[in-house]
Amino acid sequence: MATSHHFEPIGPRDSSQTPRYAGAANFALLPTLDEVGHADIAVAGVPFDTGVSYRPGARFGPSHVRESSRLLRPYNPAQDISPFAVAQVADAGDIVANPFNLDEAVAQVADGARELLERADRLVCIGGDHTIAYPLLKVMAEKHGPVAVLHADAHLDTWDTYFGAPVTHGTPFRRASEEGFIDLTACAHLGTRGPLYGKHDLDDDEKLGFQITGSVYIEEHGIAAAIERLRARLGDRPVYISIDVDVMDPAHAPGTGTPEAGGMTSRELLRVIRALSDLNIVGADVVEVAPAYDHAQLTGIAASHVVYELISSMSMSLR
Ligand SMILES: N=C(N)NCCCC(=O)O
Ligand SMILES: [Zn+2]
Ligand SMILES: [Zn+2]
Repeated sequence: MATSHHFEPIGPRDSSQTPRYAGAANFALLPTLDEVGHADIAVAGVPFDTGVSYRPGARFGPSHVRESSRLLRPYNPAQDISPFAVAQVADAGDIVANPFNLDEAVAQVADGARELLERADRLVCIGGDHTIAYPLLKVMAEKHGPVAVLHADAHLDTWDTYFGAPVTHGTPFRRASEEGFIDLTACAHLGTRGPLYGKHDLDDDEKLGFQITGSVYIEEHGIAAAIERLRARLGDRPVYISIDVDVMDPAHAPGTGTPEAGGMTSRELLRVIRALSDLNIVGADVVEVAPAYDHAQLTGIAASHVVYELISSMSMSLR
């Protein structure tokens, strides 16, 4: 398939000419969206964490992931692709959202994403707490109709309300399901684990359109079987991938707001994303990086590699 631009993509700053630790931290040292005009894939931050139920701080996620992405190199041997050479990828900066008004923030994230999609074919958002998946799925559904969803997370995030509030980081997929943004036959959780409020959480979750491939399933059947199960569920529909970094074990991603023991390794998560490179991945987010709880950029680096692998998988169809 031909790329949408007629010129060679503008790639990242050359780190053999300018030390990679110098200058502004655009994601992977890529150019800005303003510099390239139009992008095949834009990376945008969504610094927002008014939806959290426990530790705060994911509002600092975008800048931390960008800062942790300086060491990424242009060739991805695991997929045999140079994503920034086959696709124009750019950093679109941050979508700004009101920290004191959740409803306004949700509208701002939707508006911001919609505007960016005038200038980029696909969007990868760095959160921010998981609330942002709700407006992002709204915009995906406007463009593609109800989408298939791969949701990698320790948590279901299909709960109903907290303190009576319907829009939180524990509820985006219930709201998206109720409002028809997602294809109820093609949504999947990956890596789910840990205590729930009650068994009824699981009944609700299934009715809302999700199939669970949990952390225990991965342990018992292996990652290859988990991938096959996900592929069967997602089918060949446009798929949106939402990755909460707490899907990884706290040993791999400690810098997050609601950590749960017994999670995936970063290696397993990267493998899953790679294995879906032939699907039509129309958008993605990587959320819940809370740098105040991070150490030595462990979570930031894991998240930056997840974004890089997502971009690599999206680029496969643009070669
Ligand atoms: N989306 C994330 N990370 N966490 C949801 C946790 C909801 C709860 O406090 O039960
Ligand atoms: Zn989540
Ligand atoms: Zn979570």
